[in-house]
Amino acid sequence: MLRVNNISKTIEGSQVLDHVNITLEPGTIAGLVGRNGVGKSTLLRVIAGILDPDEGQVLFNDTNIHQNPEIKQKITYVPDSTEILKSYSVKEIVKLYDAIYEDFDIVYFYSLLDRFKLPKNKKIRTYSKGMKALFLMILSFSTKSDLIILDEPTNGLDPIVKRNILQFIIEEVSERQLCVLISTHHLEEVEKMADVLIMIKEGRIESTTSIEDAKTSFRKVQVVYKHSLPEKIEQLNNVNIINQTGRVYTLMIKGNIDATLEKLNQENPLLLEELPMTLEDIFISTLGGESHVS
Ligand SMILES: Nc1ncnc2c1ncn2[C@@H]1O[C@H](COP(=O)(O)OP(=O)(O)OP(=O)(O)O)[C@@H](O)[C@H]1O
Repeated sequence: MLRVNNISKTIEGSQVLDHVNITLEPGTIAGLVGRNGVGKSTLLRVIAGILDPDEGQVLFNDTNIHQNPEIKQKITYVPDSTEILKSYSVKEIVKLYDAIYEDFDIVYFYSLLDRFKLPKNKKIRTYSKGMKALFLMILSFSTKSDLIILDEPTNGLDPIVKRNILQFIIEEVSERQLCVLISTHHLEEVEKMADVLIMIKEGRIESTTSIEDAKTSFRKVQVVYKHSLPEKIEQLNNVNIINQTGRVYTLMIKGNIDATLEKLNQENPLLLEELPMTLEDIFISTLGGESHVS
């Protein structure tokens, strides 16, 4: 089990992580989402033990990973770039991983290369971007780690490679009780594969919920009133306007759903209808706001 306790981290004078707490059970795929620059990669690097926190601890199976580096045997971090593959050949990188990770499964690794039709006798730099990403994924799961941390694993990949990677991750987690923590901007992927959604905003955890709970605690509606949105509705602090076209408003309601729908109805709408909702709607409603990128 992964326990992130009160992690804070300041880089070059600015606080990037602010008392972050996360608990993940074995057999869980968790999607870490947040706007650009809110601290996702920094958090993943702290959890992987690459960066030290200024405050707090990361415990994996009750062991503090920064004080007991040997536990990193059980943790694999896959960065968002394939740069680490450099000019290795397949054989060279296998030798390296086999030396680092006690449980590295060479037979499994080569069987996965065959399954995904990746060439074995080539320098990895000659692989395409998609092949490199797939290769890194295969390499990291062949370590048989109990915690795999993936930073934007499907960035820039075509839909078929993406689907292969996601399917592969789901299979791995269903076969053994490992924990996968994935940072991504692709919310539809989180929706398809993750059990837990972690939203991060300006270095703080905004919410950690199951995907199901995230969806049932929100409702998306479209409303039209005779004039603009009634002030009574606009003032409700669990209602967010996520779009407006003339008098047509798209609203996200967070919590207290039935009572809020009742309030919308009491103002005599010309139209009030529920719309299908995606995690992207929840993301925009929860983490949207100002349009700057930090
Ligand atoms: N090595 C560093 N030196 C200086 N600032 C850094 C460093 N690493 C991270 N930061 C700053 O910390 C903040 C968080 O960066 P981080 O890469 O963790 O965000 P992110 O959420 O992963 O962003 P993105 O979604 O754009 O990849 C940013 O403001 C970034 O500029």
